[in-house]
Amino acid sequence: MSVRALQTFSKMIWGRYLLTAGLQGCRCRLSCHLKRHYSVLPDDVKSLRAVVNPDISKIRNIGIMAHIDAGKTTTTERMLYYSGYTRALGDVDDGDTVTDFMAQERERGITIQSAAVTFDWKSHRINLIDTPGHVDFTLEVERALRVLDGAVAVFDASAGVEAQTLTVWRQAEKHHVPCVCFLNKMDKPAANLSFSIESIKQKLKANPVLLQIPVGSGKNFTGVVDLLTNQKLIWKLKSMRDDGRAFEIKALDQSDDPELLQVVDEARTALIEQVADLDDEFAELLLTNFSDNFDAVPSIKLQEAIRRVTLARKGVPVLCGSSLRNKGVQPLLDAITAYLPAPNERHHDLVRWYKDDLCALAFKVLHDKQRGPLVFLRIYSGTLKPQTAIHNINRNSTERMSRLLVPFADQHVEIPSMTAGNIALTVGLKQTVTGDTIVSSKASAAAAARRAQNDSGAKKKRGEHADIILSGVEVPDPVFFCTIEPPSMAKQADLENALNCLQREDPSLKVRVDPDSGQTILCGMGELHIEIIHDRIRREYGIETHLGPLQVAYRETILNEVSTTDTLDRTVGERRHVVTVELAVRPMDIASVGGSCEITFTEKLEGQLLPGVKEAVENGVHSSYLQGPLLGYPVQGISTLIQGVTVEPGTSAAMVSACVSRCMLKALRLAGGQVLEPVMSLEVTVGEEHLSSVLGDLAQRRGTVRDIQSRHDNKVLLATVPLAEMMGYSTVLRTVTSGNATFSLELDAYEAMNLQEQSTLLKRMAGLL
Ligand SMILES: Nc1nc2c(ncn2[C@@H]2O[C@H](COP(=O)(O)OP(=O)(O)OP(=O)(O)O)[C@@H](O)[C@H]2O)c(=O)[nH]1
Repeated sequence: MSVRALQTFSKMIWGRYLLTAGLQGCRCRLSCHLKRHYSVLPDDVKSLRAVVNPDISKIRNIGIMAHIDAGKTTTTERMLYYSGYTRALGDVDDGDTVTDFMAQERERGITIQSAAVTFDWKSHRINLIDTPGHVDFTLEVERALRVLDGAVAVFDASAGVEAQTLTVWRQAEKHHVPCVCFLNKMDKPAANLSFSIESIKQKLKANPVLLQIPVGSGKNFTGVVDLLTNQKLIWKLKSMRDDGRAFEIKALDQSDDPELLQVVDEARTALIEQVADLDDEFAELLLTNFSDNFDAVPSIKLQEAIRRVTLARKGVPVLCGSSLRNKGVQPLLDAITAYLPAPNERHHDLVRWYKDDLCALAFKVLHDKQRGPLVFLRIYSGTLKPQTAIHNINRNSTERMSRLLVPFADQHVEIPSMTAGNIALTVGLKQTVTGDTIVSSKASAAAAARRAQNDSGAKKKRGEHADIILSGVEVPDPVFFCTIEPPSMAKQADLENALNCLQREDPSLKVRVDPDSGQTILCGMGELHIEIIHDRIRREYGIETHLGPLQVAYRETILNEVSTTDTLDRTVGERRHVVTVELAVRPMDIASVGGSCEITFTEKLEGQLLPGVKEAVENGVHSSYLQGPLLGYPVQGISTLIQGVTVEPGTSAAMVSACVSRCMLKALRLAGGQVLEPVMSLEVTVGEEHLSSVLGDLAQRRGTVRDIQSRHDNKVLLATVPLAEMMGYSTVLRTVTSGNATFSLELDAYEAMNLQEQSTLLKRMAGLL
């Protein structure tokens, strides 16, 4: 289909409201979507047009989080389908889902980038961000959680809580995000409700509030009993192709299986007692009116209490189903609207300070070749309109957005304005990067600062800016790096441009130029991360780059305390610069200080130093922290005490910094260097018959086994292993277990390398091995 024909076709269907990101660039992708998902759309367009800005109490900004392969994408696809936004069911195994829109995601069947999707369910607007499960992309998850009001945790009901769920759950806790749990894959023979509930209790330390009982198990899983209403929801699917849209709702009665009736009865009583324990208002209602007849408790009262419990994070509602078999997803959508908070139910100081003025957070940037950067904004207060100037507080810049869109995976619908609580996609913001705060004007930022200052009293005279900026997401340090080269020098500028765009999208990707070799260095969060970036440069920017071998990002520290002094006496032109520095360095306990270093001045010096000199000294120390004496990696766990600084008049600040750096290098060399290596925590799930091969392989990788647990027929091996030993692990694991194992890897800590390993590494780096 030609681009022109496609545009005409789109206009016919969507009217002027349909826009497609990068229409020229994603011809094939779009035509495939039109065929598969948007063959008839008038109702959807109408509903979206009618409710561009829904009542804030009807909005749910939701994330889906889980371990890799738990079924987030499949569940999302079902949600989109049942809500009416798609007209055919996408399937991750066929590679045609809406949310996994990047080509690599389709091919690999994994979710890499959070794709925001907006859809409506029973008069509610759901803005949903599909978050990736692979540990290399946890930053994407963290970034999404920062702007969401609630989350759905999807579990594989045969595996319970897996490693990555734990990580993501902790992230959700950090941001106080209320959650609903969905035990997916109930159709698997090994699916186990009580095991999953127990693992939520034990591993997540959460308080599961079970709302449903599954009907049937494994292949015979047909639906659930809703414990609030005592109704059976049954999906009588006629064939594998049955979409599960229709299901039967029937009150439980005496004709039902007596065993099921008993289980439901006990579970309902337990639910009511549990909720009464967690919510005083419900407890009072129960005691006053229903103490001897729990059956009469109105389901709406129970639901209201469960909502309060969820919002207060005292408990997490648990539902079950099988997304792949099209069972249980509609009640999950109901639970999202019933139990997860609206944006105005979450506390944000900013809303108070900005009142009705616009305040929004840029939480994701995507680069579209035709439109330039597309910036995803979460609006906290006020109204966002296209063609108006907005002020970026972080960059102190003003820019104009040209268009405002509702994000629908790689399809976008243009809208005239967007109000607080929503998630919008903007075109035209060229300077904004992930984590920036956007307001309507400089004046509104100043007014918010004044309000914040008044609020916090006279104590806050300085730093008011910090209060009116939304805190972004901490970007973890990359653990892997490698060189990247264009096919020819003629492509160098194109490669730099591609890397700039990719970095704006993905702050966990770092690019630097090696000062000695002049080579471009790519630093990422894992093998897969770097591989994906490499792939994207080829596909999206048409550059065939060459990657050098993957290397581990080591750190360095020192072993002993040392004091030293240095004098710099240099004449540059007519000017003589003379500085003398005296300082001491001492190792700190890495386990307690983590990656940090510190710098202090003796009390006497603090009062003596001239303005500018202290800063110059600090700059000198900080620059020496960037390159350790052994291998040139950044140092950590070092405390520096500045004991004396003498500066002759006329000496420049740069010379003071240079003298301090030289003195520091001398001190660090004298103090004896120690290489620190990233040690990962590893979780391998493997059939018992392959356990010994996995253990044998691990022993050769300097791994330390922490625990071996049983999970159904599988063993779960928990271990720590130096990252340097884990290159290509997935291939080896596949080979030794004939493909019957899964693993996840996460940075545990930087630890001191043993002396023998260190000397081998030093020799190898010096080219002696
Ligand atoms: N048996 C069964 N398999 C399922 C179910 N839901 C999803 N799957 C399968 O599980 C695999 C992973 O599903 P996805 O939806 O891609 O999982 P995900 O959590 O999005 O995966 P990542 O994006 O890689 O993190 C696919 O092969 C699905 O077909 C289910 O309810 N039952």
